[in-house]
Amino acid sequence: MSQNLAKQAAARAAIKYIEDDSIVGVGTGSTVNFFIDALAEIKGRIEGAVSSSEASTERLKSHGIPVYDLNAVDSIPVYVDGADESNRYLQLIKGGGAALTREKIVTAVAEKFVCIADPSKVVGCLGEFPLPVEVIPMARSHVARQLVKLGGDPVYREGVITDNGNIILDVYNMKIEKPIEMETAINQIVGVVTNGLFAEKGADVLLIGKEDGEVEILTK
Ligand SMILES: O=C[C@H](O)[C@H](O)[C@H](O)COP(=O)(O)O
Repeated sequence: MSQNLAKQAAARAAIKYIEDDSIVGVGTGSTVNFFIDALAEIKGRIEGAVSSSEASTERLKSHGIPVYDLNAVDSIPVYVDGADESNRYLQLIKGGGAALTREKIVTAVAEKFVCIADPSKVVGCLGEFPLPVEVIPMARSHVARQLVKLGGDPVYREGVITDNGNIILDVYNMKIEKPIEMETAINQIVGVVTNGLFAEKGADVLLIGKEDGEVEILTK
């Protein structure tokens, strides 16, 4: 599939940002899976990884890459992760795979966030992709009502429990013209754990892979 060639090109390009003997921050998703496979080829050069999901942890371990608890790590020079959408300012929507909270935590620790994507992820205005919000289960209806007040149409993601034991509301029909303000407003709602806007701290580098193997590099 040509989209997979594009994802793989971006994932492989991220390898040159990895520092020798470092702990690598690793995100989640189909694009990151290509990155984990590429990382396995240079695993002798790194100390190990911190992972943002059980799924990525399993894949890292299957390649023999040591996975550390975030609390046992002093620094993460580079975090590599995909996105569901990116605007030209490298502000992102993430969480299509429900891993947003741990991803945001690792992003907060990392010195540099390298985002890997195929061209379909790049948009003019965030919000075409429904915005994932991780919510404490008992607050589901309350949070949904508040999200409606912010202009969105929240939909409960049936059958999904996050790695943290919570639920996801996907918010449709939001044209997010002020991502930082929206990220902050949603985080103020009691019962919200995290929302999928990575705007206050977005990516530092965006690698857009193309199906012919070329990679466009955008920086802040
Ligand atoms: O929760 C999942 C993550 O935020 C992913 O990085 C995002 O959904 C992109 O995933 P994919 O590379 O599969 O499109």
